[in-house]
Amino acid sequence: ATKMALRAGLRSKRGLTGVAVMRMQSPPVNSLNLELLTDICIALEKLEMDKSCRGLIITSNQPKVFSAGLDILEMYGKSPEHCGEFWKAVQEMWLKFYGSNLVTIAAINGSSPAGGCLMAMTCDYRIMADNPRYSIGLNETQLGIVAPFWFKDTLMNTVGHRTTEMALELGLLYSPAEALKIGMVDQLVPEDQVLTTATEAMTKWLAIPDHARQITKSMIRKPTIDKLMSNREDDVKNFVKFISKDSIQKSLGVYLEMLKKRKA
Ligand SMILES: CCCCC/C=C\C/C=C\CC/C=C/CC(=O)SCCNC(=O)CCNC(=O)[C@H](O)C(C)(C)COP(=O)(O)OP(=O)(O)OC[C@H]1O[C@@H](n2cnc3c(N)ncnc32)[C@H](O)[C@@H]1OP(=O)(O)O
Repeated sequence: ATKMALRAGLRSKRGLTGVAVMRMQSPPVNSLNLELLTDICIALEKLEMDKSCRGLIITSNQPKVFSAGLDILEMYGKSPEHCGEFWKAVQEMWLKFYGSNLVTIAAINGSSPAGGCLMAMTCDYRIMADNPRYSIGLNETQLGIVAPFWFKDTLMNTVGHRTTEMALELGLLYSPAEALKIGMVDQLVPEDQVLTTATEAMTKWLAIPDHARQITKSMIRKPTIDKLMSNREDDVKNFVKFISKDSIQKSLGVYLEMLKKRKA
């Protein structure tokens, strides 16, 4: 096994031959801030260029949480310039993962709301801990915000049209059992077996010749990727305009307060 140290917030190491394990470790809840997103993108870019690497398992080093989604503090009370930079990094993460040539498996060992769910859905296969206390889904509307079209497309490509309508409009967070039922995740296992099961699943995916799998993946995902690629700048503008509205800032503030009160 080769070890690969990455910058703060992220550790990645090789276990299975040709397979990297990326462990998000940005306490307390792996919320996706600019720094973590950048680290993840750089790490994935390096792995993508490394000819000896064929697969990536992404998981969390934080207890109980895979990722709390986008860091709300990157969108609350920040300048339009900062929000724009942040959104570009979110786009970049999605484009890199959804279009990755590697076999990507999400080992979801905790809750994974919103952007955390999005990140998991960009992977080829999802294994989640069967703990009923965990939840996963795109809950944006519950925060008073709107998931952009490429979040919606990723969900629709994963669970279908009708389930997406319900999931997105109601901002539903699903238990692992519910997520399995609608196809948001592919497999549930006891918490201590998430990573070993991901490794076993990887072996199966790696049995397929890379070129055939990669061309097939690209054929399926390219139209969705092209849609964002040809609208990237407008998407950033829309985001900045939307998130800068007083009413949206107010909703985010209320939500942050709720998170803090819930803790107390
Ligand atoms: C027509 C026009 C359309 C235009 C559309 C254009 C653009 C689209 C616009 C906007 C889209 C923006 C998309 C956003 C997607 C997102 O990802 S938003 C983030 C959503 N995330 C959540 O709702 C998760 C919130 N967190 C939790 O539910 C829980 O924290 C948890 C993950 C289940 C873990 O629970 P646990 O009990 O272990 O931890 P705590 O709740 O105590 O949290 C610890 C600590 O961390 C803070 N925190 C939690 N989550 C976040 C977060 N996402 N960002 C920032 N901070 C977070 C929490 O407040 C605690 O802080 P402390 O009290 O200071 O310790």
